[in-house]
Order: sequence, then structure tokens, then C-alpha cells
Amino acid sequence: VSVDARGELRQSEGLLRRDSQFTNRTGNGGTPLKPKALLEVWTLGGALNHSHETPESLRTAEKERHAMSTLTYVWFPMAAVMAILFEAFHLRWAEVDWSLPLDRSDGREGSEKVDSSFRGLTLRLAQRGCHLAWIYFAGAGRVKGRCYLILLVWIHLVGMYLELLTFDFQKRYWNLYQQPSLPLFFELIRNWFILHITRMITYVYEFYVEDIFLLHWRDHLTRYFEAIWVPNTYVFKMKEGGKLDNPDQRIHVDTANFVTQTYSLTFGVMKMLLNLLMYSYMLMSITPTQMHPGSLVAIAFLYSALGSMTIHLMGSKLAHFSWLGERCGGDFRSELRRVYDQCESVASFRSDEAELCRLQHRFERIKLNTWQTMLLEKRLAIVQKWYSPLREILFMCILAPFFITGVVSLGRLKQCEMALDRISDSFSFLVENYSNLSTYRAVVDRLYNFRSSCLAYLKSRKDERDGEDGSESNRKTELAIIERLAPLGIPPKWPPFWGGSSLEVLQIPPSPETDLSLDASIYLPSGDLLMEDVHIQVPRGSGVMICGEEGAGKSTILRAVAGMWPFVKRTDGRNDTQCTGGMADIFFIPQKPGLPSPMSLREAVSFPHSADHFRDEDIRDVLQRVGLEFAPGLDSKIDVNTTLSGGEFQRLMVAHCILAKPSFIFLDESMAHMSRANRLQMYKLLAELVQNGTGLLSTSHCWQELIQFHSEFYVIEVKKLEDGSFKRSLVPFRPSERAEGDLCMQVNEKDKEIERLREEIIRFRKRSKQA
Ligand SMILES: Nc1ncnc2c1ncn2[C@@H]1O[C@H](COP(=O)(O)OP(=O)(O)OP(=O)(O)O)[C@@H](O)[C@H]1O
Repeated sequence: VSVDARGELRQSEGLLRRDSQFTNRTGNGGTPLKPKALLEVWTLGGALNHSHETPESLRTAEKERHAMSTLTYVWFPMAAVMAILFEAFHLRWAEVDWSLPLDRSDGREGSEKVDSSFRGLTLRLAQRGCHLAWIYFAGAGRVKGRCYLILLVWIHLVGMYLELLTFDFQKRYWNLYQQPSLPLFFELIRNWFILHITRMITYVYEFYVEDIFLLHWRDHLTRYFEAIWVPNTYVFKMKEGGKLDNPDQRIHVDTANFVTQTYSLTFGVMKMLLNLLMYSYMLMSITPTQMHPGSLVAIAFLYSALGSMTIHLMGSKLAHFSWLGERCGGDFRSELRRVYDQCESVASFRSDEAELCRLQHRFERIKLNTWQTMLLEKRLAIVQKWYSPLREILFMCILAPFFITGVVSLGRLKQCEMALDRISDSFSFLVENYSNLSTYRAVVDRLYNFRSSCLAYLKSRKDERDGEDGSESNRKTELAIIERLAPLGIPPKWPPFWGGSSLEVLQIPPSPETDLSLDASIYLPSGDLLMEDVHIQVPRGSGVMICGEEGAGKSTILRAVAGMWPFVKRTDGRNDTQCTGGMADIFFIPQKPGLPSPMSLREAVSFPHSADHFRDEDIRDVLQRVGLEFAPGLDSKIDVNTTLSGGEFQRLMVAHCILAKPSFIFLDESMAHMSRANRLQMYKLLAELVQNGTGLLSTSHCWQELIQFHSEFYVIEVKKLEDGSFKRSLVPFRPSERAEGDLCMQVNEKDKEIERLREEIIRFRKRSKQA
């Protein structure tokens, strides 16, 4: 406020000073402005040359026309022609594939869409933003966060008050030039110091407290999203991977953007409302008496409403582009990450050209989206750049007649203009911040959708424990997480009144001492049936083996029994997503396990427990038993995923089982990288656990080899149907029944081999005779 007003004051002061100097030099007459030589006009510009102006010339319409002659006849046509030519040709240089579809590269456009309606950009956005902000202010930010916020509001209000004081001080300061006085000068200098030191303090602490507050908020929002996502990563990837892209980007980038943008928009709205109240009151009190007191405010409102509507109609797709930009950026980054993670395969397959093509394809989508955003923003800029200057002319047209007829003074006119400007600035919040609001909408939607789907899975796990159902438990689950995080935002040793002492820690209870079972039909993520009527039981203290051909579905059954596979329809009447394994203490070794890196061997063998969870001598003993005496020692950091060989990694997993003694161990062909002798050795070690009550479920192609470690056997039988599809069924069997059939098969195989070798020998003899 003050800066603009001061600018206007100084401009008019400067103008008057120049005019009076000129008048003093040349008297009242002055020479009329002559057209300048072309070179002079081009170099200086007619509009800037005040030396020939007189107060008379300022009032002549003809002079006004001449004042802009260079712009009117040279620069304006040139700019218009250049803009038209540029518009006609520049897209040919764009190097962008306009035909590219802007959906996912795998062709699966998710159901997640950003709501870019007017309501979506205002009311619904505010609702969703408040929901997300509540996570912090009801949890970890309930004490510190609220304190920081109150402090910041206070600093902002003090800042506004100091602005007004400075504005007032400026008037007194400049008056000193007109009425010089030494005591007044000293008082002014004293006040200047006090004012500016106070301003400096508020300025510095506004930024510092703001940074502390935003980091605290971001920290706890990130923890919250990690807490709801990490327990469901597998299910989330299986079910939502197609539509809710790049969860890593949501947790890292979107939370940071949400925090900073919520803050700046909230304070923007606060300042807007304060300005609106203050200046509406001022304007109503200085509106010319010939007009209705509220008429100027109403004009400002109508003008801004018209501007907001136009800008929204033109730019409603901006929120969608912003959301697409985040998705395309995330997809590109994840592809780069994949190349890094799979660098060994890239080098082995010599696939660098193919990888470059894939990367460029992803970047093309970023480019196309950026181009479309740029084109839309250009159109919006045309409206926005018209909007504010047009406003000034409009207000001048309304107020000038009152000034020309002498009803209001120049001072009153300027005051009205300034107040009108501020009010319409406030009303035009949407116009001025349209692109920010669109970006914010995309960020809020991405976080909100992410949160809803993660909570849906958490809910099902908690329902399972509590036997509850419905959206109430969804809310309870979220509250439990927020409560769990709350103490991190409350200073230690605060009285319970201020802190969250009512902690309900979300812990998975110890595994029940029951067997695992699954009675269900299993589906694929596409919705196709994989296997119907699967009945399997894994008793504690015994080993169960599932065998079958490649792709028969062994791993999927293991995942379903462990409660990880979300596409299960239970036939015993329980919830779709409920699996007994979801609650149990299972250590599942997948076909391609991986660990975080870098890690020491001690950390790796203890993971997911902490490195000091097991005793040092136990770790050394168990590593010795599995034959893993690793040269660099227990505590040197390595990338276990690449440093350990496949077989060594599998032995590490067995070592962990022996240390952790889980209730159930699931082995998905987990010894495939070992020699037969070592495999048997590892199973012997695990058999000791089974004798002590651990349940073992393994998969294998060859059940004969591991027969002595299992007591129950299942085989997956695959039949090809007439329509070309496959019917899979899980059938229990007794080894004694299968042995005979398998023996016959083996004899047949050997016979075929002997026949082939015999023919080979005959051919070889013939060739040597001919030679
Ligand atoms: N995430 C998935 N998305 C789609 N299809 C899947 C998925 N996981 C498994 N399948 C399909 O389910 C079928 C069974 O796969 P599964 O991995 O369970 O077989 P398997 O018997 O363990 O095979 P292998 O012995 O080769 O490991 C396969 O046809 C596979 O293509």
C-alpha cells in the first residue's frame, strides 16, 4: 500500500518540480512539441522527452497524440507484425510430437483425475486442504505447530501495522523539507531508527519462524504418509500402481509443495480479507456524495467477478496440466531410477540404445505437457495483462467527470483510485493466483487420493484385528496414526493437558498360536481367475510343500496365504481382503529378495530388527552354521544385494530365520541358487525350527529332493481347456502315490535319451568311414 502510494506521490512531486523549473526558465509560453528527427526519436523515444513540455502542452489533446507517435507508428505495428509472424512459424520449431497421447506410457490411464471445476478450485479445494492440514494441526502440530502459527499471524499483523506507521512517517519526513527544524530533525532520525530496527526484527523473525514452522509441518506430514503407505506398499502397488502413480514423488515433493503453498495461500487470503475490510470502509467514506456510498465497491466487485469468470473459463484445464506435469515428471524420474537399479542388465543386454529411446519417449510427454501448459498460460497472460491496466482506465473513466467538474479534489480522486485498486486486488485474488491455485489443486488431489487409498488398506488390516467394519474404523485408524506421531511435536515433560498422553500405539499383536489356512479363489490383478477353490492348511510344527510347473501359481498361493495378495475371494464367508496370514508372524523369503543398502552383515542378518537386537555371539554362531564367514567382517558396510552372491544371500536369509525364530517360514524356491548338498544342509537347519513349532511352507519344481523335510504335499495341476484358457487346481497328494508315476516318466525320458545317443553314434561311424 505504502510503496505504491509513495511512488505516486514521488512521481507527481518530480513532475511538478520539473514543470516548475521549466516554467521558471521559459515562462508560461513554451514552444509546441515539434516532430523529432527519426534517429533522435528512435534512440530516446518521444514519450521520454519532457524537456519540451509545458503545463499548457500537458492539457492539449493534440500534444498527447504526438507524445506517443513513435509508439503508435513504429513500435506498436512492429510488435503486432512480429507477434503475428512469430505465432505463424514458431510451432514448427517446437520439436514436439503433438499426436502423442498424454496418458500413461503403458496405456492405462488411471481413474485419478483432478477436479478443475470452479467449485473444485475454491470450496472443494479448501475442504480437502483443511483435511490434510488437520493431520498436522490435530497431531504433531497440536502444540508447537499452533504456537508457531499464532506467532506468525501476530508477526504479520505487526508487520502490517509497521507498514502503516512507515506510510505516516514518510509524510512527516517529507514535510521536514518544507518546514526545516533541527529538533524535529533529531526526533525524526530517532523515530527512524526505532521504526527500522523494529521492522528489521519482524522481517528477520517472520522468515525464520516461517522456515521452522514449514519444516516441522513437512516433517510430520511426511512421517504420516510414510506410516500409512509403508505397511501397504505391496498391496498398493498391486492394486493402485496403475492409477496412483509415483508414491515416492507424492511423499517427497507433493508434501513439501502442499505445506509451502497452503501457508502462502492462507496468508494471502488473510491479507486479502484485511485489505478488503480496511479499504472498503475507507472507500465508502470518501466516495463522492453524488454517488451511492457502496457503488464504487460494487463496481470493483462486478469487474473482478467478470475477470474471474473469464479467466476460469479459459484456464480450467490448467489444473489438469499441472497434475499431468507431476505424473509425467515422476514417470521420467522412476525410469531413470530403474536404469540405475538395473544397470547390470543394461550392460549385459547391451540395451543402452533401447533404454535411451524409452527415456526419450518419457521425456517427450513432459515436453508435450509443458508446451500445452505454455500455450494455455500465454492465453491467460493476455487476459491477465489486459485486466489490471483496463481496471485503471475504468476507474479513471468513472472518477474523472467528478474531478473535471470540480466536485472532488485531486487528493480525493487519488485516494479513491488507490482504495479501488486495493479492493479490486482483493476481489481479483482468483485472477491473480489462478495458476498457483491450479498447481495447488493438483498437489492437494494427489495427496488426498493417495491418503484415501492407503487408509482403505490400513482399515482392512485393523478391521481384521478388531472385527470392525465401516468408515468409522477408517477414521479410527487414521486417528491412531496421528496420535502415534503426536508426541514428536510436543516438547518432552509437558503436562498431559498440553500433550498427547492418550497414546494408542498401532502395533501388530503377536501372532496367534494357530495354524494358517486359506479357503478361497485367487484372481490376477486384471480380474481373471487364476485358481478356484484353493484349500490349504499350514499347521505349526510341520512342513508343507507346493509343487508345480513354471507359472502354475505357486508363488501366488504363497502370497495369498501370507495375506499379501489382495485379489482373493474367500469362500468361508470372510472379507475379501482378509487373510489369516495378514496377522501372523511370517518370514517370507521371495524368489528375488532385496535389502536396503549399504548395510553391515550384522544389520543385514538382523533386518528388519535393529542391529543390536540379537546377541553378538548368536550372530557369529549362526553365520558360521550357514557357512557365511564374510571376509570384510561383521560391521563393514557393503551393498548386500550386489556384494553377496545369489547363494550367499539365500544363506543369509536362512541365518535370519534361525535367529528370529518366526512362527511361520515361507520359502518361495528360496534355495534355487545353491548346490544340492548346500540346499539339503540349509533345510536341515530349518527342520530344527520346525521341530520347535515353526510352520514351514515351501515351493519347488522337484518335491522328491526335499521330501524328508515336509509332511504334506500339494501339486498345482494345469489343464488346457477347449477355449484355450487354463484351469488350475491345487490338489493334495501323497508322495507314495506319485512316486510310481514319476518313476515311469523318468524311465521314459532316459529311454529317449539312449535312443538319441545311439543315432548320434551311428551317424558318427558313417562319417568316419567316409573320411
Ligand atoms: N503381479 C502379477 N500381475 C499379473 N500376473 C501375475 C502377477 N503375478 C503372477 N502373475 C501370473 O500368475 C501366474 C502364476 O504366477 P506365479 O509367479 O505364481 O507362478 P509360479 O508357479 O510361482 O512360477 P515360477 O515357478 O516360475 O516361479 C503366471 O501366469 C503369472 O503370469
